Amino acid sequence: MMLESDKQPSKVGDYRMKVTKSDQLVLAMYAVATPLFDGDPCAPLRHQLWNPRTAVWKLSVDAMTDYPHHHLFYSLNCCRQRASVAGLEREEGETRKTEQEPKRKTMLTVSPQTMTEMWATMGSTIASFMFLWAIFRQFCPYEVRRYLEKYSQRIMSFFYPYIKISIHEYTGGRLKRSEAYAAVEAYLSVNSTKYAKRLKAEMGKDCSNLVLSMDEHERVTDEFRGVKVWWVSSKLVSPSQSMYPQQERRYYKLAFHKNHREMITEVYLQYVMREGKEIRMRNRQRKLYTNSPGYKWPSYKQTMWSHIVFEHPATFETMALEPEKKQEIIEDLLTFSKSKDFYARIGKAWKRGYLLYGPPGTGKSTMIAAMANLLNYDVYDLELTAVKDNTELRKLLIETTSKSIIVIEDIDCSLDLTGQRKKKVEKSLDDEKEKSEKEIPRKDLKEEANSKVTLSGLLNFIDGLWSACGGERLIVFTTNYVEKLDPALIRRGRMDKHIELSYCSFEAFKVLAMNYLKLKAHPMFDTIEGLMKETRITPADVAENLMPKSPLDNAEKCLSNLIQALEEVKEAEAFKTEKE
Ligand SMILES: Nc1ncnc2c1ncn2[C@@H]1O[C@H](COP(=O)(O)OP(=O)(O)OP(=O)(O)O)[C@@H](O)[C@H]1O
Repeated sequence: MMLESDKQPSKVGDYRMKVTKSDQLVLAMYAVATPLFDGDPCAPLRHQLWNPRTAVWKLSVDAMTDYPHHHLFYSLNCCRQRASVAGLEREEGETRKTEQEPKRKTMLTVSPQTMTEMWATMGSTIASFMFLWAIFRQFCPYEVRRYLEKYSQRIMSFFYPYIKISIHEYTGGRLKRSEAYAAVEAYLSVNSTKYAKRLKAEMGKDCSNLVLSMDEHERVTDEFRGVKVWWVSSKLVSPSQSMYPQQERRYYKLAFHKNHREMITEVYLQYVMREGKEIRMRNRQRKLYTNSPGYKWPSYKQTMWSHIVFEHPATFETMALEPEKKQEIIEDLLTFSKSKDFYARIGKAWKRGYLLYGPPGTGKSTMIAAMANLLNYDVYDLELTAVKDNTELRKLLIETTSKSIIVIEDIDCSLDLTGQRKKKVEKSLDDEKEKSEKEIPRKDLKEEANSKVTLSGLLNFIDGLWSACGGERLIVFTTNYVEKLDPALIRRGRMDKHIELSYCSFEAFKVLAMNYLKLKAHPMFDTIEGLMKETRITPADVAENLMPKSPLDNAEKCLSNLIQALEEVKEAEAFKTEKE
C-alpha cells in the first residue's frame, strides 16, 4: 500500500471517500467489526458513515492527528481486501468552524498484493464452508436435515423476493412428455437464439435445417409488458440403479419478482403456452397415421395408430376444379379453422364432417391431401375393416389429436351401412347351423358376428360424446356411390358439407394443362373444349394423357393424346347408347 505523504488527511474535519463497489463490503465489515476504544490509535475517527446512493464514505476526525491515513491502512489490512480509494477529499461546506485549513486532496493507492490476499481469503472461506456443508450432510440425520432445510427455505423465501416455477419434461411417470414443457421449449427456442450464449443444435424433423435451442444450465431473460423474467434450463440426474440406467430429468425454471405474481401466473404463462403451441404447430412434421391390423407392439405405451411422415404435394392450386367451387371449399375450411370461439358459443364440438363423392379418379383423395396442406393438419386414415368392434373404434378416436383430418375412404365398401350386415350374419349363422354344427365351430361364427363395427358405432364415432374430445377435427368420408349410404350417416350435422367431385370440365382441364404442360392457352384447346362438352372423362384420365411419356413428347403431342382419348371415349359412349 502506498500513501502520497504530501496529501495526508491529517486535519480535524469531515472527509469524504469515494469507494469502488468492491471495496464497499470491505469497509462495511470493518466498520462493524472494529469498535473504537480508548487508546486506540484510530480513536480520533469518531464515526464512519456510508451512503449507498452516492457510494461515499464519510470519516469524521475529532482532533488534529496524523492517524486517519494509518487508520485506513489498518482497516484495509484488517479486512485483507483490496481498496482502491479514489479521491479522499475533504468535504466542502462541512469543514469544522474551528479549523480553517485549506482544502486538500489525498490519493491512496493499493498494491496488487492485496488483491491476491483477497482471493486467498475468499478461497479458504469457500473451502471451509464446503467442508462444513459436507460434514453436515453426512452426519446430520435425514429428518433433522429435512426439518432444517424446510425451515431455512421458509426463512429464505421470506426475505427472497423472487418466485420460481419449475416445468418438468415428464410428469406422472415417464409415460407422456409434458405438453407444457414442449410449449416452453418451442417458445424459448425462438427467444434463446437471440439472447442465449450457449445453444445446442439439433437436426430438424424434416432434416433440412438445424434447430437451435437453449443448452443446459443456460439462462435467458424475457420481457413481458415491461416485466423482466428469467428462464433457466436445467436437469437432474438420478443415479443409475442395478436394472435401470442413469436417468436425466430436464426442466425449465421461470423466475420473476413477487410483485408481478398475478400477471405472470395468469397472463404471461398462458401467453407462453399459446405461442409455444403455435410455434410447434408451425414447425412440426405432419404425419399420416393408419390403424394397420397387425400393429400391436407389447410396449408400455401401446398406441393403436402407426404413422409415417405426411408429404403429399397436392394443394388447392393444383386441383382441377371449377374456380368458384374451389374458392367455396377453401373459404369453408378456413372459416372452420378460425371458429373455435364460435363453436364454443353455440355449444357444439369443434369438428366438421365432409362427404366427398363422385366416380373413381375425380380427385377425392387428392382433395383430402390438399385440405391437410391448407390447414396444416395431420391425417388419420382409418381402415374400418381392420377395426375389431365399436369399443376399438372409440379407442382409436380418443387417440387422435387435435388439428387432424380423420378419413374413412370408400365408406360404402368398409362396412354395410344399410343395416343389412347383422341380418346377413345372423342368417348365415342359421344356415350354417342347419348344415353342420361340427364343420364350423359356433364360437368362431359368433366372433365373426361381433367383430365388426356397426352403423350405430360409426354414428357415435362421428357425433357421440367422445367425438367432442380433442377438438378441431375434420371427419371426411369418401364414396363412389353416395346413394348406397344410410341417410342417417350423411345427414347434415354429421356430414355437414357434401362435395361432389365429378368428371373433368374445361375449366378443370385448364388447371391440369397449366400443371402438366405450363400452358395457359393453345389452338388445340378449342377442340378439347368441344369434345369435353360431348363426353365425360375423369381428371385422372386427363392427367394421365397430359403426362409426357418420353423426353421427346412436347405439349402438342400430349394434347393430341388427350384428343385421341376423348374421341375414343365418345365412340365408346355412342356404341353403348346404340346397344341400349
Ligand atoms: N381434381 C383433380 N385435380 C388434380 N388431379 C387430379 C384430380 N382428380 C384426379 N387427379 C389425379 O388423378 C389421380 C387419382 O386421383 P384420386 O386418387 O384423388 O381420385 P379418387 O377420386 O380418390 O379415386 P378413387 O375413388 O378411386 O379413390 C391423382 O393422383 C391425381 O393426380
